[in-house]
Amino acid sequence: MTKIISNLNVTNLMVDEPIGPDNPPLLEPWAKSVSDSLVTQDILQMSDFAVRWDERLTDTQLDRFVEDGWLVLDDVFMDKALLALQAESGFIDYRDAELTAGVRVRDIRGDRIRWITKNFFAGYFYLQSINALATLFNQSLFAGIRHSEAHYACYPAGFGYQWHSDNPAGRDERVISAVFYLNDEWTINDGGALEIVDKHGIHHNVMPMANRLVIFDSDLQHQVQIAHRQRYSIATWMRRDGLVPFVEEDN
Ligand SMILES: O=C(O)CCC(=O)C(=O)O
Ligand SMILES: [Fe+2]
Repeated sequence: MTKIISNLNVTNLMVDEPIGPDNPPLLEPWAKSVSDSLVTQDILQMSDFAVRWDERLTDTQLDRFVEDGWLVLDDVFMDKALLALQAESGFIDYRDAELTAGVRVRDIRGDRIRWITKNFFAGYFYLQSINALATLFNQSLFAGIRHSEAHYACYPAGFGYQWHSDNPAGRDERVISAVFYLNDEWTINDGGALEIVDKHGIHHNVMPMANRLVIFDSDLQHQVQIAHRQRYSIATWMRRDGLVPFVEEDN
C-alpha cells in the first residue's frame, strides 16, 4: 500500500510580502499602487459614475423642480455603475433603521439600512456623483448644500415607510432628498411606490425602478407604500450643515 507522506508539518508556508502594517491589503480603490499601475477597464473607478448633470438637467427641468418641488431622472448611470451598486446592495449587512429619537418603530418604517462610508466601493462613488449634482444645485439654485449623506435601504416584503418629511419637526438641515432605485423589472403589482405630495398638494406615485433617481425638496411629505417584494434603494440627502458626513461607525 502506498503511504502518503505529508510535509505540511515541516515546510513553512512561503508567502511573498506577507500582509502586515508595512504592507497593508490593497482593498481600497484609491490605494496608491492600484491607481498607479493596475487600473484596467475592469476595475471600478470614479469615472464609471460620472454623469454630466448639467446636461441631464435642462433649465426647464430645474424650473419645474423649483415650481413643483420634485423631479424624476431615468437611466442615470452607465450599466457598469448600476450593476456595481446592485451587487453591493445585495451583500450588505443591513441594520435596523431608527427614527430620529433613536427608537426603532417597525410600524412606521420597515426598511433595514446601512450608511455609506469610504469602506464602500460603488456606494462611495455614487455619493461623490451626488456631490457633483449638489454643486449644480448650488450653482443654479443657490441651494447652499455643504455635504451629502446616503444609506442603502432594503424594505422586506410587507413593509413600507409611513407619511413623513425628511426634516423632523423644527429641523431644516436637509435641503434636497434624492432616492436612487435598484430594482429590475419592478411592476405595479409589486407595490412599494414612493408617494409624494408636491408643492401644489398633488400626489404622485413613483415606481422604484432600477437606474431611476427621484429628487425632491426634503420638506415635502411622502411615504413608501407597502412593498410586496424585497425593495432596494439608496436614500440620499443633500444637507446645508457642515457635520461629518458619516453618522455610523464603520464596523
Ligand atoms: O425609498 C423611498 O422611496 C423613500 C425613502 C424615504 O422616504 C426615506 O428613507 O426617508
Ligand atoms: Fe423620506
